[in-house]
Amino acid sequence: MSKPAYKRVLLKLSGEALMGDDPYGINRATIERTVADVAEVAKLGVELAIVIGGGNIFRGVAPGAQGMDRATADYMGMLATVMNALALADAMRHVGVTARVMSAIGIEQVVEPYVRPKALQYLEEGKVVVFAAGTGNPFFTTDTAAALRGSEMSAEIVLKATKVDGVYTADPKKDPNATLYHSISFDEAIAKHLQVMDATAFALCRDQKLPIKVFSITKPGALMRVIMGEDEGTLVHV
Ligand SMILES: Nc1ncnc2c1ncn2[C@@H]1O[C@H](COP(=O)(O)OP(=O)(O)O)[C@@H](O)[C@H]1O
Ligand SMILES: O=c1ccn([C@@H]2O[C@H](COP(=O)(O)OP(=O)(O)O)[C@@H](O)[C@H]2O)c(=O)[nH]1
Repeated sequence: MSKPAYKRVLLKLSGEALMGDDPYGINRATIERTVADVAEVAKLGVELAIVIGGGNIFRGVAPGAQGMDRATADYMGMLATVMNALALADAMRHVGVTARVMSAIGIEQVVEPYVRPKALQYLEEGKVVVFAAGTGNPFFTTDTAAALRGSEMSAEIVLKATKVDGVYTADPKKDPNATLYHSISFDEAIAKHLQVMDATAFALCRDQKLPIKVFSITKPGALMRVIMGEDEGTLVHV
């Protein structure tokens, strides 16, 4: 059997990966499907760090957050990622994968704080580390947290699992004529203002020479194909 293309990866899962077709929240069948894919990769021996988003929960409270101070709303968003992280780690436990949740904001009674050497130790022990609360700062995104933690963990690549199957010339949800890139440089993605990831995340990965692979979270087998180094999604490179 062929070997995985990577030893250590940072997987960015959007909150969407837990939501399914529901308007918001966590959908049982969807989280189980996502976790089954993740477990398959972990069982191959690939060291797996995960940054989880919070959009699925935040969407549910967003109407109430209207007119709210931006930083306060962002802290709510970060807390949403903590809930997702707990759900994700628990679902992994059900399929025999040991996961540890680490939070970027102090919430010790619930999850342990992010401590870089400890996270590295967990990875070396074969545990999946789920990074919660993004970067711990308002005005950032979980994509930027993925770039940051990916750099800190010396991951070989950031895998962005999202709603679309790669980076397009324009937002494929708005422009039916948009075409898919097989690969694209960071400079081009930033210059063309491609919105699939925010510019802060792109710039950090570019500076750290940390490539990103953008692929679909809903396409069956896509994560495994990416892990095996097969042709899937879009590579964003230096
Ligand atoms: N050039 C582009 N290529 C691909 N997707 C794009 C592009 N521009 C905008 N998008 C949109 O970006 C979305 C992914 O970004 P985002 O909403 O931040 O995802 P996530 O919630 O997975 O972090 C896609 O659903 C897509 O509609
Ligand atoms: O470092 C961070 C990461 C996230 N957030 C907040 O948390 C929300 C949820 O994260 P994101 O939108 O990136 O989740 P996703 O779209 O991937 O589900 C964001 O809207 C922000 O309000 C933040 O303030 N700082």
